[in-house]
Amino acid sequence: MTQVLQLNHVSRDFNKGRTHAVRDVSLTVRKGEILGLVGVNGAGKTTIVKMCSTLLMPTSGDIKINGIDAVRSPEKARGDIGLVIGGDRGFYPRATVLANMRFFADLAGVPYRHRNEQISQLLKAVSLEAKGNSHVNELSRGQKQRLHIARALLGNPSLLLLDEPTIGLDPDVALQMRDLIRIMSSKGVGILLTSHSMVEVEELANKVAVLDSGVIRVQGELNDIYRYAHISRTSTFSFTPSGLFRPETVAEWFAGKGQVIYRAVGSTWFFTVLWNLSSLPFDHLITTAFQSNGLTAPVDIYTRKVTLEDAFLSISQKGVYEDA
Ligand SMILES: Nc1ncnc2c1ncn2[C@@H]1O[C@H](COP(=O)(O)OP(=O)(O)OP(=O)(O)O)[C@@H](O)[C@H]1O
Repeated sequence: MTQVLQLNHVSRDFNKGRTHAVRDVSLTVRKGEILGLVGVNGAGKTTIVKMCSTLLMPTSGDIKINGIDAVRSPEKARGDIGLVIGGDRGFYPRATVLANMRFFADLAGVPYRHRNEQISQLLKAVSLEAKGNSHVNELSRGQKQRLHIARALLGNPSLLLLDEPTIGLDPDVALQMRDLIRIMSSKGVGILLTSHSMVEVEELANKVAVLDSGVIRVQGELNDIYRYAHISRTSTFSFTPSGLFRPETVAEWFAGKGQVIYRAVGSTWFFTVLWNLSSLPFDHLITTAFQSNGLTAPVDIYTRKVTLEDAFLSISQKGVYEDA
C-alpha cells in the first residue's frame, strides 16, 4: 500500500447545508510524498485537515488512511495519523516535556516497553533531547512547535497532517521546521501540508493542490500548476509618475499578453506582469509601451522564472503578494 491518504469525492457542509466548505475533493498522498494544500482564507484547508484527522466527518465521500475507511472506522484509522495544528496549546504547560510525551505516548498506544526509547528518539529528531526536564511553558514558540511534531510522531504514524506548521515562527526556526518535515518525508511518512507561505510549499511539496471556495481548481506537480496558470515568465518594475497617471492603463497595454498586478507604496507604483506569451523580449515590450505613451521607461525591469505565488495569484485572481 503506497497510498497513505486517499480522499474520494469528499464534501463538507455547515449551517444545515447553507455553507459548502469543501466540495467534491479527491486527492491522494503516497508514502514519502508531501502534498501542499494552498488556498486563500476560508478556502477549506482546515476543514480538509480536520476531516483527514477524523475530528470532523464529511457530509459525503470516502476517506481512506492506509486503506482503512476513516469515515466508518475512525478509531482504527487514528493510529496511523499524526496531527499538528500547532500554537501554544495542546500540552500540559506546567508538566515537563517528558511527562507530556509519556502521556501522549500512552494515548497513541505506544507499548510501555518501547515508550522511553521512542520518546528519546523523537526528542532527538526534533533537537529537544536536552529539554526533557523543562516545563512546557518554559519552551520558546519554536521549541513548542517542534514538540508538536514529536508528539504527532508518537506511535510511528504513516500520515502527518501539518496545518500551518511554521506560522508565527522566526525565519530561522521556520527553516529548522522545514528541514524536519523533509527528514520525515525521506523516512517514508506521507505529509499533507497547509501553508499560507507559497515559498514554503514550493520548497517542500512534491505535489500541490490549489483550493478555491472549497473546490480543487488544479492539482499536480509544480510544473503542472504553472502550465495550468498559463504563465511563461514574470516581470516586475516600478514607476513614479510625475503627473496624472492611471495604473490600469498598464493592464490595458498588455491586455491579451499578460495579467498585470499593481500596488502603490507612497507615490511609486509597483507592477508585476504575469506573461502568458511564450518567449519574447519582455523587457523591451515594457520599455516601448511606456515610451510610446510619452512616459519615461522604468529602469528596474526584472524578468524571472514563474513562482508558485505567481501561479496562485493568477489562478485565484488575487492581486496581493505576501511580503518577502
Ligand atoms: N464549524 C464551522 N461552522 C460553520 N462554518 C464553518 C465551520 N468551520 C469552517 N466553516 C466555514 O467553512 C469555510 C472553510 O473554512 P476553513 O477554516 O476550512 O478555511 P481555511 O482555508 O482553513 O481558512 P484559513 O486560511 O483562514 O484558515 C469558511 O467559509 C468557514 O467560514
